[in-house]
Amino acid sequence: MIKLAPSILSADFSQLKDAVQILDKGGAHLVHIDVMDGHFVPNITLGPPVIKSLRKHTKLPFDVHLMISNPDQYLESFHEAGADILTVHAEACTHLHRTVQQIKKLGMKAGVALNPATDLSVLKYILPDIDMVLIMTVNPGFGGQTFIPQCLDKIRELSKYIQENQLPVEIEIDGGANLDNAEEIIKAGTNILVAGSAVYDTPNPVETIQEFIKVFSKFGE
Ligand SMILES: O=C(CO)[C@@H](O)[C@H](O)COP(=O)(O)O
Ligand SMILES: [Fe+2]
Repeated sequence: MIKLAPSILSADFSQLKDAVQILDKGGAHLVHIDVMDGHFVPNITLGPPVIKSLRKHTKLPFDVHLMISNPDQYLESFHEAGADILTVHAEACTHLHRTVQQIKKLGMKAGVALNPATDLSVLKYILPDIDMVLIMTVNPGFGGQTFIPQCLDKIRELSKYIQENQLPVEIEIDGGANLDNAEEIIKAGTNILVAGSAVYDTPNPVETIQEFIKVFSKFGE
């Protein structure tokens, strides 16, 4: 199944309750929440208290993308705040396997994100233990950037490996996705698309979500 995970990073932060309710109205599958610490990435966004306050406004799963150094010390806080999928960057984890184990132990799905320049080989010994790989298709830190085309080969290679080894791992891409490139991204093997500016920076985000889902329906969803 192809899923849409709109990123609230591009929403109006003074209206976040409306921003998540728009996702329910449009039929999005997940809420993508970008957590940035001003250290791992050059931007600061939000943390567990904001996530907790949004939890009561939607039943959609929270797909929390941690762009923070030393995520280990915050895993419990994000779980308590209501994260369903918790994704950490391989580049930010000294003991990635331990971090993944901890996420699973807390009862969340575990995702591992890779920056555009990071090779897929770092995933080889962790793939059997995770639920999702997040391929960054822009450099993390900001919404509204342009999709880096070399990432398509990376998605294809990962998708092939996952299929050949029959692993139950989802592939999410994040950055620069829009209605024009969605088909190509899905054909490469993606099954979860994050879209921030392509949803919220449009006159009618609810309709835009429905348009994305119409594109997904070409792939049998
Ligand atoms: O994690 C990030 C950015 O670091 C993303 O989730 C962005 O929020 C995606 O925004 P668009 O590129 O779709 O506008
Ligand atoms: Fe993200």
